[in-house]
Amino acid sequence: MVADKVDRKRLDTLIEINNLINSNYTDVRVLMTHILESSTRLTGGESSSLLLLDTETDLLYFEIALGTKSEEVRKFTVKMGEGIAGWVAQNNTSLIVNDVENDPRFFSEIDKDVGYKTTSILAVPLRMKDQCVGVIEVINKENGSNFTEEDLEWLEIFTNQASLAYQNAQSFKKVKDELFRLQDRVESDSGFHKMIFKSSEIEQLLGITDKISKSDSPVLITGESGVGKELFAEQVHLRSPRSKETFVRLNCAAIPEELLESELFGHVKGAFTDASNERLGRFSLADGGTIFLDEIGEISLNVQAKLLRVLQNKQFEPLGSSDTIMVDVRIIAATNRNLESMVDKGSFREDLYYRLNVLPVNIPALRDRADDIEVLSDYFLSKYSARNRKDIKGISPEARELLFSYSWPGNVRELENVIERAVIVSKVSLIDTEDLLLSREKERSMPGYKGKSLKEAVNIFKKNYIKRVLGNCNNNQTETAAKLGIQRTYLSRLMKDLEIKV
Ligand SMILES: Nc1ncnc2c1ncn2[C@@H]1O[C@H](COP(=O)(O)OP(=O)(O)OP(=O)(O)O)[C@@H](O)[C@H]1O
Repeated sequence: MVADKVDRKRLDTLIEINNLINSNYTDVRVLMTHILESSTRLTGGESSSLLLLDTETDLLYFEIALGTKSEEVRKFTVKMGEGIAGWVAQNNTSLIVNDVENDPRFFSEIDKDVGYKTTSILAVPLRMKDQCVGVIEVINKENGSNFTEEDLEWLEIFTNQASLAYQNAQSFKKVKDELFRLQDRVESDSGFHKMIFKSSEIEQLLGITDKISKSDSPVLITGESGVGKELFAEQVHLRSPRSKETFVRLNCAAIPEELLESELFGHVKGAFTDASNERLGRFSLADGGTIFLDEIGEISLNVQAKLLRVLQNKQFEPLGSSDTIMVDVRIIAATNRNLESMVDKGSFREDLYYRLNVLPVNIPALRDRADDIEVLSDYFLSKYSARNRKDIKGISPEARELLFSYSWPGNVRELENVIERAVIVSKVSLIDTEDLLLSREKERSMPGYKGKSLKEAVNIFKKNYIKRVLGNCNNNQTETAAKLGIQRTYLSRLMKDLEIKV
């Protein structure tokens, strides 16, 4: 019995794990890997796995696998009742099998496929409130000997610790999701978006935005569709002395041309057939604050002339009125069209272009600031998991690679849509390549490298490759270094230099 002859090493490890669980340690995957590694070592096993049960499909999937074939094993799922793990999950009972070959419950397909020979197994159900939510199994006792009852008892103790860690993490995630949902609500109520970024390109642009926010001059924001022009317009307003005043937005392309003038400048009663009442325009509503005119390239020459007058004299007349109204409004305009060539063709007034283009801000496409893809993906994942009340823990290394190599013609908006859809369709807790519904033909050859020097491109590649192998090795750095064929110390140095955090 465990209590009769206490093994010092096992007890020390148990205390250490217990301390970790009770500390503010929130990365459950790292903690679970640590528990699994310790259990394998202390029971004298060769490899091990933590399988979790997906209650919707009744399949057990490999959440963590350790050992020489860990990467290959992870692509399998096990049906309830199938194999030793499936039996343990179905019966909610621990099991020692020291003669695997002669046990009819053993499912030999995985061994055959990955080229591994299982001889003995220890398997213990992972329980939450007495319900089996997964299985921990340790495989092949060292030196071909047998697992003992004492090994099983220790594995049960460690599995209880894993269950505790898992429950803590779930409660923590619930609170975090709720917080996220509330934040999301507050943000959409206030109408301003949270700006997420990691790239130096956006950091620099925000530095410029900070400076231009302080003046009252017009700002012209350009960039492809979906890059976040509206978010930058919000930042200009929020960082300006007008931040406490109104921020009025208008998408010029969304309003029929004949109504746009009245929408911008208002009208008096009877100004046109449907004008049964006087109505204030957006410029009056924005008085003292900021107006954001999206898709400015779509407005007619007639409205352009009126807009020019507001820019020059801060004056306009509502439709049907001869009264001149004075306003104090800062104008921010945005477009994904080439206004200069529109000027050349005569469809955009040159004088208006120069008046608007006092402070130009060009937002780079998402493919040209690949550093943002990862943080934006994680942000949208949390946002839509919380919104859809789904328990999605992350994105698989392969799916991350696909996100990184895709060219994102629709920019951040497309990325947001892809992640939202993936959260909805995903049946398991990790978003995988199939969930992204991105066709591989649409990929270009690594657009993340565009415009980078050779050194920068090599560093981006190194960073992604190391992160991918780390992910496949469950962040075990010794295993990762071995797979990469480098020293463990060199891996640590690379991780520090390339800012890879696990
Ligand atoms: N840095 C960012 N952080 C978080 N969300 C972002 C970011 N950039 C863009 N988005 C999101 O992507 C979507 C598109 O952004 P936005 O509407 O600002 O783009 P746009 O350039 O104005 O597009 P369009 O040219 O179509 O008007 C929005 O849902 C926005 O919330």
